Amino acid sequence: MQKYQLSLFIFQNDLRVKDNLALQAASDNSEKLICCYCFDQSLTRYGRYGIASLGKHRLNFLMDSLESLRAELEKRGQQLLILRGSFEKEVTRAISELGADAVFVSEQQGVYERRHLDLVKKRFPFLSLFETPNNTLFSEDELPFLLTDLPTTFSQFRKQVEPLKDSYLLTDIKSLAPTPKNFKAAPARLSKSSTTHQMYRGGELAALSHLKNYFSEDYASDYKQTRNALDDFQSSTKFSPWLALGCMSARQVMSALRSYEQQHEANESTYWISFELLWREFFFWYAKKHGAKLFAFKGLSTKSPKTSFYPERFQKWCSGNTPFPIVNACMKQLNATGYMSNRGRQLVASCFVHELGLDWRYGAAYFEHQLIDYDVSSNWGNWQYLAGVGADPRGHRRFNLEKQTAQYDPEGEFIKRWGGNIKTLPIDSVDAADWPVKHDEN
Ligand SMILES: Cc1cc2nc3c(=O)[nH]c(=O)nc-3n(C[C@H](O)[C@H](O)[C@H](O)COP(=O)(O)OP(=O)(O)OC[C@H]3O[C@@H](n4cnc5c(N)ncnc54)[C@H](O)[C@@H]3O)c2cc1C
Repeated sequence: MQKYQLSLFIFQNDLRVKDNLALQAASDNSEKLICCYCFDQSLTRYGRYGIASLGKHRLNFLMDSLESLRAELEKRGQQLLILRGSFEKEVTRAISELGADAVFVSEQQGVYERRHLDLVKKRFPFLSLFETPNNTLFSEDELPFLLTDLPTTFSQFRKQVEPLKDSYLLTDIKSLAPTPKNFKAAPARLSKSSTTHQMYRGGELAALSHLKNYFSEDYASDYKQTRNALDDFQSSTKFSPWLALGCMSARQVMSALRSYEQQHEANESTYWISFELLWREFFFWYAKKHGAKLFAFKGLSTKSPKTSFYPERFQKWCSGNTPFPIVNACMKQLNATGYMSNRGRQLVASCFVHELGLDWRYGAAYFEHQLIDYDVSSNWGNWQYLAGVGADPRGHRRFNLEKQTAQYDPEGEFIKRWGGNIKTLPIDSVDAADWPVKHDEN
């Protein structure tokens, strides 16, 4: 292929240099290259559900990841241009002003991210636009079915993809195509929120160091027994924040897992890590297939759930002020750290839908705001699943919160640590039986 004179590489949820197949494609096929990231400030403002998409934990993790990316690019003779504003407007302007003749990106699963690219394509019909599969273990071509025939349940999906491949060829980019002469990316003015204590540091270096540390101990050998713990850093892998922003790839994780299995042992626990990574994979393809239905109240179902939006209940759930101590503790943990265990997420989501009767989309939007590992497909896909309107819609997935508390926090330590045991008033300060409210009684 003849090289493009000047290409633009747009980083999205692939903030790494190693094993970045899309960046590699851009560099190999371009004489000159400009690497950029578009920071959409509207994500920090109130969105559709009255909540900003990008909360302070996410923002800090993202800023660290961009700093780390810039350093990795500089080591390879490149720079990072930060565009600020809406993707559509800023990317279009950059293509015009820089005179790029090709754009390279990683394949996206989210419908809105895909729409952005469609708009760029429409605006520049003669521009070459390359999307490289980069965030999943398998590319769409490798799947043993067409995306339109994606299995409706995770089990069917897993059985079909599990035998596909077992080893992953990882790439390391030692040098990159240069920027045009005299190009100088202006220093970015992106600041972190100072009002948060950061548990996790974003970026490729931190990701690879965590990956190495995790597999240098024997945590993976007990993963299946420990993964449901509510609050212990080593109980599950904690790979999700870095996977979500693409500071490391799922292929790198699988390769590290396979090496561990060869050098130490392969058991049910190590298998279960790959099993969970397939959930991530499943939701990626699920989001790509179902597009805007991922955000619809009905999801894939034909009937709307019998839930609604009650501001007071929602606010109490968000702040961890419900009649359910385990839910309160999990929500306070999320608010303080930007992370919650998988078990915790299942419990608070079940409470949200089944105990509080709330519209699941508000819960998903709150998670989007808070979670440092926020990933469009895993988040909205899991919420749909729990609300009974998504993959495998076998009615309600309702957790008995008392039983779950007895099982996962028998001594009440977790609840105590996060202050879940608070004296709460009834979930509704006014309920239907109180109507009409007589003001002279107050
Ligand atoms: C309501 C709800 C919302 C969620 N939102 C997100 C989200 O926005 N981003 C996200 O990455 N995960 C999400 N999950 C899935 C899961 O809770 C997290 O991936 C997991 O808790 C991350 O911790 P870990 O890396 O230690 O996971 P581990 O247990 O160590 O699992 C290893 C990896 O497998 C993947 N994985 C595990 N469970 C799931 C799952 N159920 N669905 C998809 N991938 C999975 C993740 O990439 C994870 O890092 C959500 C789950 C629920 C129930």
